[in-house]
Amino acid sequence: MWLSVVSFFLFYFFVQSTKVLAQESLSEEVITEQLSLADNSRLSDPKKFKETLYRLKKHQKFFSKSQNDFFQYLQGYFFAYSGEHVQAEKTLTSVLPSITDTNLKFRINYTLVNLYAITKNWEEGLAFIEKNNVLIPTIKEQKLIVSSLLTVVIFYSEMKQYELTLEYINRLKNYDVSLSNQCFIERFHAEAAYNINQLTSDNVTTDKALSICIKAKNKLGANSVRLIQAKQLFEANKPQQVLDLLLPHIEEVKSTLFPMGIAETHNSIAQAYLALEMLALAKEHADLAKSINKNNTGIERARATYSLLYKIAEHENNLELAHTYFKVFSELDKAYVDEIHAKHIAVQLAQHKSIEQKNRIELLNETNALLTTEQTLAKSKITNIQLVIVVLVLSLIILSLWGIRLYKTHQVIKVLSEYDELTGIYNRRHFNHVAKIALKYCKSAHQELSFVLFDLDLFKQINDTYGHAIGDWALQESIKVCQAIGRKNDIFARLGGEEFCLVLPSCDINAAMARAEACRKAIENINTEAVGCHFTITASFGVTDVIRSGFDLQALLKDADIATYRAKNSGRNKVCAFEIEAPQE
Ligand SMILES: Nc1nc2c(ncn2[C@@H]2O[C@H](COP(=O)(O)OP(=O)(O)OP(=O)(O)O)[C@@H](O)[C@H]2O)c(=O)[nH]1
Repeated sequence: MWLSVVSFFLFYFFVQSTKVLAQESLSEEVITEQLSLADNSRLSDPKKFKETLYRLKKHQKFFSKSQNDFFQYLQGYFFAYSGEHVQAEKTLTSVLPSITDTNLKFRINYTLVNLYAITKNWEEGLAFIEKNNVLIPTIKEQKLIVSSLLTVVIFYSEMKQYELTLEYINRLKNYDVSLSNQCFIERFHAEAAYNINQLTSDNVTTDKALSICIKAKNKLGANSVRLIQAKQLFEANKPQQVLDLLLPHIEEVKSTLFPMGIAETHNSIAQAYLALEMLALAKEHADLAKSINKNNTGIERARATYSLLYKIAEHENNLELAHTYFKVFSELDKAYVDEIHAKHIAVQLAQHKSIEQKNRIELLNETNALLTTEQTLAKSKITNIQLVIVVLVLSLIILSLWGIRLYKTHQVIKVLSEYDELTGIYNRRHFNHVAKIALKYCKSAHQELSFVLFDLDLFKQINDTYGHAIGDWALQESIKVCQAIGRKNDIFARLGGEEFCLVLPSCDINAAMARAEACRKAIENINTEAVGCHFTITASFGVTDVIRSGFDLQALLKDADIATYRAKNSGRNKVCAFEIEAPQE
């Protein structure tokens, strides 16, 4: 949920303890003492931490190897804290290979996990989590283990891997943690449980988290928990209660100076006012969120703000403004979906790597066994050539089997990175690739090509009323019925959320309109009784072709999107063609 929380966590780490030396000395003991004081002042007094580092640097040539390693760690940490991410990564990774002190290695690893969460380098972060998992049994200091596990909790929460977040929260239960850390743990627990639908409506989990955070005087943590409670209240259709929950704390939230938390609070308040049709107040809070979002509060938050802004403008009948906001929203929505895919693919790749490593170890074990057999044969002077041939053939078979296994694993990864997991059609990334190939081919072969873009109508209501599982079923069913009336060589992709695109090579606008109309009817006729519900699924379609929009992928998508928006605006469940505006006389 909050990229922000990572930076806050980092900040929190920097806010505890100590005094810095008044005098400078070159003796080994004093250097060790200064290093340890710098380490302690990291959290309580960043300014002194910086000064001590600066002073120590002047004496670097007198450092022993282990003192120098520790100094490098502190410097890397300082770069990370100051936002110099590239320098931080360079410093920390360059010192790692030569370190023999396991505790220090462990600390550097989880500092890197933290850094990779901030820089969204998911693959590297996962690799370092794995490294620390291997080291944990050798670490005696519980404090270090707690810090590492907390970092992983935040990392997985950022990746939206909520089951893994909960797994690490459970591991933390074996350790003594401070009240402030308890607030972190309970807040992430509530968030993960909410996201995998494990929060009960009796508020036990969120109330517990809230009271711990209040006790720990952690305003940021308390506000995060209230935002989760607000989401639950929205789901129960209680916007007035959302206002009652959030408005009394708005000044407290602002006093945290934490842009992400403030923007998200304004979003929730604006959403509540919108639901109560109090448009002026909704607009005031959405505009506040919009201005705070300029501080780079993340795609997810900005996307929510623009979704609110276009809906407010729509309610105010200001269609031109609604359209402008909708365009920004749809761009952010696409970026958001891409971000989710990137996280998803990083997890898949990490799993793939661990399978591959396991395969390699198995092969080595098998090859070792064969070599031992060969040696035994030589020692006992059994020179039976047939046996050697058998051994060689066996090696070949094992190598081939391993090759096949590796090939299959690669195939699985290929499918995962090209297809949308839920609907089985192309994902946006792969769509861009194949659509460009189709456009190139049709252009050189002077063939027509049409784009049909469609977006399920009021899909949020379906989710809100019948739950996410039925929402997923509706998405899958809609794709199934459209595929049933399609041709084999049409390109069909999920562009994000409930937005889909059909690319129809060799199809003119009339054929594409007919195809869109057939899909529209097929979706409308889906029988929802099959899943024990009673509602109608509809979608709005926008169609364009290369004659109207040219052979440029972005232009085709943009024009089809404009036509879809027109279909939405003219009452939904419609098919509209993109119309080129007549030149002004
Ligand atoms: N169940 C489910 N919901 C999804 C998925 N992807 C996106 N959504 C939801 O789709 C909804 C889209 O809602 P909105 O963008 O408000 O659009 P809408 O409700 O369809 O309204 P209109 O566009 O005006 O027809 C959001 O609530 C998303 O959470 C998914 O994979 N599964």
